Amino acid sequence: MPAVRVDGLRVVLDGVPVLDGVDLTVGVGEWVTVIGPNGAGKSTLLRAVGGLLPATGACTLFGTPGAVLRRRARARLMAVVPQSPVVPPGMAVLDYVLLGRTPYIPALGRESAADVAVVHDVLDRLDLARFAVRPLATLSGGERQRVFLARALAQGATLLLLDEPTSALDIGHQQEVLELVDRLRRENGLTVLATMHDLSVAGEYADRLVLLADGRVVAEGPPPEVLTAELLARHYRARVRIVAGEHGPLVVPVRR
Ligand SMILES: Nc1ncnc2c1ncn2[C@@H]1O[C@H](COP(=O)(O)OP(=O)(O)OP(=O)(O)O)[C@@H](O)[C@H]1O
Repeated sequence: MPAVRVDGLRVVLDGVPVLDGVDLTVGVGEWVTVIGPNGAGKSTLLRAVGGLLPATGACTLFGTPGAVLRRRARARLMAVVPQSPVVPPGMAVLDYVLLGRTPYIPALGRESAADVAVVHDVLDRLDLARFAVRPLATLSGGERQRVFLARALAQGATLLLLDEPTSALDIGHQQEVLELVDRLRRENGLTVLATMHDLSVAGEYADRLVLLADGRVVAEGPPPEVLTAELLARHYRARVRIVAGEHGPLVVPVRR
């Protein structure tokens, strides 16, 4: 049974069909990254899978139709890191990451020592412990992005939906965060569905890439099958050279 199965997904926003018959399967433990030009529908696809948008078509999570999952049950299965999460004003980093434990805290109850320990562990792993008491709003864009990921990891879900998880990170933190997610995938059986603009990085970490254009899947497969100069020219109108890398094809932009 796949972690995610989407059949004929269609999303219409303000009368505009943004996703038009998307099929997608993500196996348990797999890392699938959705790529595609600006406006292709990548974030919309993640939000629809995350149950954050009304959509038609079928979407099942670990065999259960997404629509029948209650909020807490969904949150234990799946953690979503949107591009720009809403941050409660004045909230400290530790309290924000603690929100990830909400699905485990009984109604009218308080977080347990175990919940707090999970949060400290995640903050350590993401090099965020020194920011624990700082208001989230005072962090830099990249520091904040790591906090958003920390909250998702604290949620302990087995499926991570990551919308551009490293767009604000410097190259070192980008590698650190992606390696951590990959390690969790190997050690804890996490499944990852992400979107990314950096095509070389996308290809280095994903088992499969899905290329979306104008709300439809136009190519999918292992990175070498999708990261071709011809497909990238057709769908991004980009001129690139593909170079063989140690962990997948590297996409080098070439001036026109
Ligand atoms: N509420 C809305 N009403 C109308 N169109 C919308 C709405 N929200 C998004 N869209 C459109 O849907 C399309 C897909 O948006 P989406 O954010 O999913 O693209 P994306 O592939 O993630 O783009 P990017 O790479 O720029 O982040 C865009 O053309 C966008 O303008």
